[in-house]
Amino acid sequence: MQTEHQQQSRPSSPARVLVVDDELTNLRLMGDLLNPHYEVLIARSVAEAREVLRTQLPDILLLDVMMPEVDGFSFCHELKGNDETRDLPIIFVTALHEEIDELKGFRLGAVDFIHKPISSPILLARVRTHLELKRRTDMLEQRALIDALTGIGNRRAYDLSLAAEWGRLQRKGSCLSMLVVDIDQFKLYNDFFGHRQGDECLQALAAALSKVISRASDQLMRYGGEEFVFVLPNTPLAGAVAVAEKLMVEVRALNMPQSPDADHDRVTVSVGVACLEPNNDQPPESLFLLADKQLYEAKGSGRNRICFSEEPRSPDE
Ligand SMILES: Nc1nc2c(ncn2[C@@H]2O[C@H](COP(=O)(O)OP(=O)(O)OP(=O)(O)O)[C@@H](O)[C@H]2O)c(=O)[nH]1
Repeated sequence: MQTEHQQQSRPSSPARVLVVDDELTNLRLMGDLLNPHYEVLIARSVAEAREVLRTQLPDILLLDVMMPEVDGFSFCHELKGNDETRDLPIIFVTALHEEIDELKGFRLGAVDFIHKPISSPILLARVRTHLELKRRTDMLEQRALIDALTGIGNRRAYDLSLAAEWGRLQRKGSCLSMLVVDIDQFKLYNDFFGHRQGDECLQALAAALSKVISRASDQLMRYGGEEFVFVLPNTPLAGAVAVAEKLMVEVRALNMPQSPDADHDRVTVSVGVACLEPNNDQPPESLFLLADKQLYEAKGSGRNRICFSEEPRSPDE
């Protein structure tokens, strides 16, 4: 799962460092030191830093403490209270030398302290160390969201994606669609071909389903077992049904033999589709329940088909 900010960051490009200091000489010194290694963003005040953060999320922030108007401690507190900037590593660069100040910074969530006058090798070493830690943490967090078998998002990614989109689209007043896709008679497949080939079938299915993702905001995840979920923001029911039809074409194109005991001689899927305008009265899971109900209809009426609610409805209607 990625935020809009994170989608803008480029994994192969140099790390981005934001330096906030009201003294021009300090900014020049740090800029000259960091520029050969990183993309450096500069702000002379907290107001300027806020402006930068509106469009670009840096990988690390070097923050002066004593500045007019808003000081560095207050800004750190503000950033730690914001979902978008909570995980941004902050290093205070300050002339304050008291233990109590340093402790305050750590309590507010800073990762380190660098004292002025600045030692160039120490500044570079600390920035490098914290960027490496951040890179590893990000990598582990990303891995924790990936399903090991299929390489697509896992159940945790689904939970996070649905919760985030539910909140975002509620604020925008836009609709959210969901597809629940389940392989038909997969037990028979496993029984006939064996579990290992069952795993390969799941991998091939995930790859085929991935092909129908065309918008950056659409997400495909493995809900569990032989069940997959698409989360489609800003997509009305008709659009979601169109995506379901495309995925049926991709699954048919796989042309994978099914067990002779199954209803169809090729691997097929059933799909339940639902669409809702997220609101405060229902939990995000209500969308899944609607789509799952449609999946149940699809299974009950012969499998290998798409079922959808005629129009957005609340689950208790
Ligand atoms: N190979 C493999 N099989 C799995 C995995 N996860 C779930 N399954 C199998 O998927 C099968 C699901 O079976 P059921 O829930 O009975 O459903 P079904 O046979 O697909 O029947 P319908 O859903 O009614 O079409 C079970 O045999 C599970 O063991 C997996 O990671 N790998």
